[in-house]
Amino acid sequence: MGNTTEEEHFDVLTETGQKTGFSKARGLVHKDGDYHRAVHVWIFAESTQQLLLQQRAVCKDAWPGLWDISSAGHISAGDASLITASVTNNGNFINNEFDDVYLESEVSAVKYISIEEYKQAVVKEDPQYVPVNVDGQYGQLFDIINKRYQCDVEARSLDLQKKLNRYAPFSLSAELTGLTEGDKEALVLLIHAARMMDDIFHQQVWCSNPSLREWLKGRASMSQFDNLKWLYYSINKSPWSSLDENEAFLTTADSAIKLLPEATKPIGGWKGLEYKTAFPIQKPPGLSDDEKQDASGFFSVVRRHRDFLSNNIVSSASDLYSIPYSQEYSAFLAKTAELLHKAGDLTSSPSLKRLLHSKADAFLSNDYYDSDIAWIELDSKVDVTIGPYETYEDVLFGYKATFEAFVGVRDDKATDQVKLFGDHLQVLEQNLPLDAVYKSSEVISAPIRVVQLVYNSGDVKGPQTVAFNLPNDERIVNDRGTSMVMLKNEQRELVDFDSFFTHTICHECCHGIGPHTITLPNDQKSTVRLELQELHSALEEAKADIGLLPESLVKSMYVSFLAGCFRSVRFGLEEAHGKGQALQFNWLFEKGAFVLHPDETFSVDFDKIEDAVESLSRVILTTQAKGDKEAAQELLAKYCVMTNPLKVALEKLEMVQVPVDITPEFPIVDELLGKK
Ligand SMILES: C[C@H](N)C(=O)N[C@@H](C)C(=O)Nc1ccc2ccccc2c1
Ligand SMILES: [Mg+2]
Repeated sequence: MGNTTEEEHFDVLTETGQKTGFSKARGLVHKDGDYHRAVHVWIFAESTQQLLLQQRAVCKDAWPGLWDISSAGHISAGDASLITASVTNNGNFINNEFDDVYLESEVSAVKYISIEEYKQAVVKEDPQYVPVNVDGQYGQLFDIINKRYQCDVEARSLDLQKKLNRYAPFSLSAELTGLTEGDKEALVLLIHAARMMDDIFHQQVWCSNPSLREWLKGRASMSQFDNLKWLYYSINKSPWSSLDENEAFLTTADSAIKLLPEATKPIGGWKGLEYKTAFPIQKPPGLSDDEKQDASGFFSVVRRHRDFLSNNIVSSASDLYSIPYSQEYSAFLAKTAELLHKAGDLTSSPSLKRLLHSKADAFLSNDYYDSDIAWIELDSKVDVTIGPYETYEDVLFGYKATFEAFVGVRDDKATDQVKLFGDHLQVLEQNLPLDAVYKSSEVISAPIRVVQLVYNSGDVKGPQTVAFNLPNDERIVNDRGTSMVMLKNEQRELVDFDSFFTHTICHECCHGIGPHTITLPNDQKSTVRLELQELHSALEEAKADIGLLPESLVKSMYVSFLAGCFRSVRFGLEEAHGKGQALQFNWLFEKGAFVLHPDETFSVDFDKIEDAVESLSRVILTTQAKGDKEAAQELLAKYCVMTNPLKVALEKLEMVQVPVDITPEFPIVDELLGKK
């Protein structure tokens, strides 16, 4: 269906559509009136029930200037109709996918039209439209599309509902009575500031996310299917389902109308066989040495000059360049900074004041150092973590931080109770199963703050965290250590909450010990993150989980640990925590420390567990200390897999329909914002 210089040949067919074995030039076939085959592609946007029509070029020999079905053309001699139609889709006639479309010179324009409106136009023989016999077989396509659409909607609605059922809504409340009036006012501003993190995060995950979000939200009340799409999108903050290895749960057709203007752009310097492939004229140059350090930092976006040049010819030495977040997200960050400054003026707590003003400045300058120190030293009733922190979303290298916010109120009593843990990190480091040469003698004790969560946003799409250890920036870890925040709303009714809480504290403490900044075999200084790249997060999470287990614990802790493995693996093997837990489970199972019984129950072999835990901890910590990416790759490739015992456990959990995660609800936010 593309342009060719030589005249095309078509297979000549019999009256009943069989190939005669002869082919003839296009002009001759039409002149002699030979039977031949053409193919029509109907592009149908399910979300709006619209068809994409093309306006035929005025120079066409048949129906010039009229509106015609999405794409149509003759089949070249020897080709099959499906190949000509470029429709794969298991041989179905309707292709719901939109790829990059290069408009051919034979098309003047395209437009979307509701399928019903199009049908009426052709029934009434509207002269603007290419005539179609709606009474014949061709007309049945309208019914087929409608039926298919209905079936598809039902099946997809059921699927989305099933996906949503894996989340249990959970209402979180916090005690605000101890707050001063100034702090209460500051809290409201902080909630507004936190909401800005959501806007930035959506854009960070995918550049078309803001339009998709607006589109889905706008349609949410139009049908139950639209509502389900919106609900599930709101959890995942993207069209990819995090509990399903990031498989897409929306098709491009679900939002094609909205995205189309951004999805097409003229490409200058485009070369290649038309309609088959496209590639830039010049081979893209790499990143210069100077730019590498900048580009591998936490707080910048890496872009190609080419994407913004219409001629596609790059004049500078490198096509790649980095832009600081302060510039990339300037509109959002300027507003957030204003809110933080106002909140900083209102609060009576000096440390919160310092944090809010320094964080506001960091949003504008892109230098987060002082604000992160202020965050570690925060000692205030209102507790806030806001800014670019975690790197889980950067699946390429694990370098880039995404924006998040946790706004809460400190639980003073619980904070006092856990202080002991953070004060003894040096002792923990000394006891790590790791060669002494790799151990640090300067681990800084880490404050732990127990906080009742009032609101979270941004990169909090799940798994919903119960605690975090920050900052991740190794400059600060070296100079000032880290701090931990434990989220603990009123959850006393939960079974064995204390064991889980203790395990969580251990987990966060472990992030503070072990290798961070390392010396490579060539004596160069580096960090575990820079060396292990996309493998770092999973290994770091596994280290944090297993790190405090070797020192003979009470038996119940090992059993809780086994149960915890199943909990996290359900987050999926694409996700750092799920991956880390699969590694631990499969290692311990291989060493006989976890046992699967014929009745499909599991138990811990207490004679084997200590050695197994110690050997895995040693392997992980040594791999980190050496910055050995190859070893990390081998370890993860072998153990981060869905083995049979894991499958058995997950299928049992599936059967009893235990939720995988929660979706937090914050009624207190509505109260604070006066929306009761
Ligand atoms: C190390 C990161 N900076 C970080 O703090 N990440 C958190 C989102 C996190 O991994 N939290 C977390 C808390 C408790 C856990 C308990 C058991 C398994 C995993 C946990 C992860
Ligand atoms: Mg962790």
